[in-house]
Amino acid sequence: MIFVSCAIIENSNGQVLATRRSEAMSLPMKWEFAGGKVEHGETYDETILRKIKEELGIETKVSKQLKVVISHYPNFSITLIPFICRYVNGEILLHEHHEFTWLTANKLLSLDWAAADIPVVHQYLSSLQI
Ligand SMILES: Nc1nc2c([nH]c(=O)n2[C@@H]2O[C@H](COP(=O)(O)OP(=O)(O)OP(=O)(O)O)[C@@H](O)[C@H]2O)c(=O)[nH]1
Repeated sequence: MIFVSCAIIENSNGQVLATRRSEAMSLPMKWEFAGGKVEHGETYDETILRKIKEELGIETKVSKQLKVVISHYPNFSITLIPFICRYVNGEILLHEHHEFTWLTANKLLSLDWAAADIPVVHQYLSSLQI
């Protein structure tokens, strides 16, 4: 089981950031939320802020943690710890991903997500309908 923090980053135009894994990464070309594996001695929110800086080079603030999602891929299992984050500043420079897009919540389900992210997208969409 790997523990992975991921971020649903919202901007001030009501859009959310999705990043696409590269061909060289595991789950090639799948869309995901920025993030990565939790390192020893790190809290989940420390992981997410570190990974956003490393992968995208932008500054964000954590607004809220969503429920963890456990998923099983053919060769590994993952506990995904999703956070809603607010974009603060900086220009996105991709260090690992193939591409990124900002899209409104109603378009999120049109992307070809990593399987573990689909319940996260549904959870996020439900959280908006309060
Ligand atoms: N970052 C991220 N990883 C995800 C998501 N959904 C999902 O299934 N994963 C999987 O979780 C794993 C996280 O690995 P990663 O490669 O992003 O993490 P990392 O940068 O810390 O690892 P590394 O330093 O070994 O490269 C990958 O196998 C990835 O496919 C997601 O939304 N965000």
